Amino acid sequence: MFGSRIIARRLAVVPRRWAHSHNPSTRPPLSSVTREDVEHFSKILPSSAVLSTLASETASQAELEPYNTDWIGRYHGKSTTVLKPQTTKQVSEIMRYCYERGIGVVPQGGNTGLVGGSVPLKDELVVNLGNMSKVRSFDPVSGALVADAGCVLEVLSEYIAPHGHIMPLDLGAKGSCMIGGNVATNAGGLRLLRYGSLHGSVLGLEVVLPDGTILDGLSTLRKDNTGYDLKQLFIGAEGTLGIITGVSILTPPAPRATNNVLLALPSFDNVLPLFKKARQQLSEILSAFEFVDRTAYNLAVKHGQGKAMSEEEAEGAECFILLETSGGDGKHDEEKLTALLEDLMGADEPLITTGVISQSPAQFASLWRLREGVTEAVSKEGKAYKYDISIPLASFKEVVDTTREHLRKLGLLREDAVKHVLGYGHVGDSNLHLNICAASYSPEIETALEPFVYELTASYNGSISAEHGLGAMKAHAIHYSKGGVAVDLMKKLKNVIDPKGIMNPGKVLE
Ligand SMILES: O=C(O)CC[C@@H](O)C(=O)O
Ligand SMILES: [Zn+2]
Repeated sequence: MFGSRIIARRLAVVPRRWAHSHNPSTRPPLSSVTREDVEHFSKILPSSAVLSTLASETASQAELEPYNTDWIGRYHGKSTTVLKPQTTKQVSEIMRYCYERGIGVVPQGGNTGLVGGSVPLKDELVVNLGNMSKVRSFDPVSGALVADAGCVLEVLSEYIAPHGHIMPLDLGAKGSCMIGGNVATNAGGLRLLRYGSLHGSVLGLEVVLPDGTILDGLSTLRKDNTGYDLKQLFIGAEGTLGIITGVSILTPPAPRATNNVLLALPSFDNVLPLFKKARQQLSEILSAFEFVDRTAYNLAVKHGQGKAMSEEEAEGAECFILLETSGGDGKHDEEKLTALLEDLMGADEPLITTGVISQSPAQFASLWRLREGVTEAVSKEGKAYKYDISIPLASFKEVVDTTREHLRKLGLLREDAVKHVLGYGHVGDSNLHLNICAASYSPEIETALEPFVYELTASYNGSISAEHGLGAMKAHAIHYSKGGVAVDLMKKLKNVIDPKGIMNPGKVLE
């Protein structure tokens, strides 16, 4: 009798407290968008900015497909409604309404992510930032650029080029990805070796919080040491804490001279000594050192990604390095690069078999295309399982070979299952892109790869996401790279900022 009264009292108290603090385990389920909601959104936005299958004549399911499907075609949402606001105020009004109604919201930029972070998992509302594409200001002296979140990275590069500046990041997806998404995912890319991560170059952010409040932090100054650096929370949060609507970013002066060279290596064992030598000899002008293994190279060539070297030149190479220099004096840089190549070729045991130096801007672009185009080549070849891992440089080949061997032993290495296992990536950042190119996505292959790849990565004390984020793909696997205390603190922060759990549900944290 006594015991049951206590239990009854506990039951009466505990749920009330939980309901107040929106403990994730007792949160009410998210609401689906209704016809009435769409009518409300139509009062906030012009009719061309509301695409919905719920309201007549605004969009068909087929028209919503590109917003529901991720770039590699692995994740498919069922959103009925996509909104395309033009102003921060509109985003704020949308969020205030969604917060009250408990509607899940997926922020979306160029939708070029590789971990399913920018598409809905169920029928959440998609807020696409593509119509927010104005440059707000640029200071040619400091290089501070303030832009709407929906500005395409390449468009921003072109905007600042006449002022002698470049964006501090460069990605293969530059023609479609947007700066807001770059920041939300803390995208790394090809210039990280030289200019560091976005945690360093973002000066300030404008963010619409889940309840519609606007956090206006668009500073253009480098220094601000007044307590918690809140912008850092949103860089890499993948839209789980709010919607980034504006970005202030420091753009470096463009180098006066750039050169690149593609090097063919007889053995992977030469990558490390080559990197060491290049760093020593090129020092401050080394701006990229990118790795492409033989399988990745062959696929890039097969699918027409840039003209590299002739077949004879590439013969016998186990892997390739694309090396870039950027500096202030073309003659001096060229002399340094030529001296390095002469040393490499003239050594008793040469580290390279051959090297191709670009002789024109077109060749420069073509060599880069080979490296940047691997991702596109893989998706032309089949369906890609992508593992973006941070591991010690010396183990790049071992990880690719071990994964291939594992799949071979399971009998999955065949034309109608796994076609290729390949590795490429950013040597300078110890970041390997392990890609498994399959004939189609299948539960059998996925089970063979996960948690195998995560365990393998953890065995090197590596990170299961070096630069692509966790998204939907790796939210469940966060513990392979983060300790319990860190994950708990992340959950607490999420709960404080997004107590109803409406922001990009199912991403980053399950
Ligand atoms: O597709 C991939 O796995 C990597 C994409 C990108 O991060 C790259 O470095 O090319
Ligand atoms: Zn990368």
